[in-house]
Amino acid sequence: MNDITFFQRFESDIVAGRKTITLRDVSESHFIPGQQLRVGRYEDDVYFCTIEVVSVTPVALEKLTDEHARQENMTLPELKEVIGEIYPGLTELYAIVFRLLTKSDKRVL
Ligand SMILES: CC(=O)Nc1ccn([C@H]2C[C@H](O)[C@@H](CO)O2)c(=O)n1
Repeated sequence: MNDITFFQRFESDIVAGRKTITLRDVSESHFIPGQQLRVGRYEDDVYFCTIEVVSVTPVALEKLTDEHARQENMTLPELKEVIGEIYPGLTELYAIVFRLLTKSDKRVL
């Protein structure tokens, strides 16, 4: 059973450590710093890594910065486009900062 999913197209960035945040809606704002989460692919729920939650912080869409985009391994316009596709019309988000603990069965930290 996985605790959080990501679209498959983000898997390689996550396991390479290039993507270290995710922006989610209120339904996924309940994670707690220090919590370890099994991560699966949204499309098939196949587990691919475990992450540790570093922080969960509310952020308005209009307050997103180049730093958020860098942590997503995107440009700010790309990030806003992705968010608009996933969460149309949503303006209140939660930035979940995480670090990679293991990928599949291999410990990385
Ligand atoms: C079900 C669901 O919402 N899944 C999501 C939501 C977001 N992401 C990624 C896409 C972007 O990189 C950030 C910002 O939303 O988080 C995702 O992979 N899967």
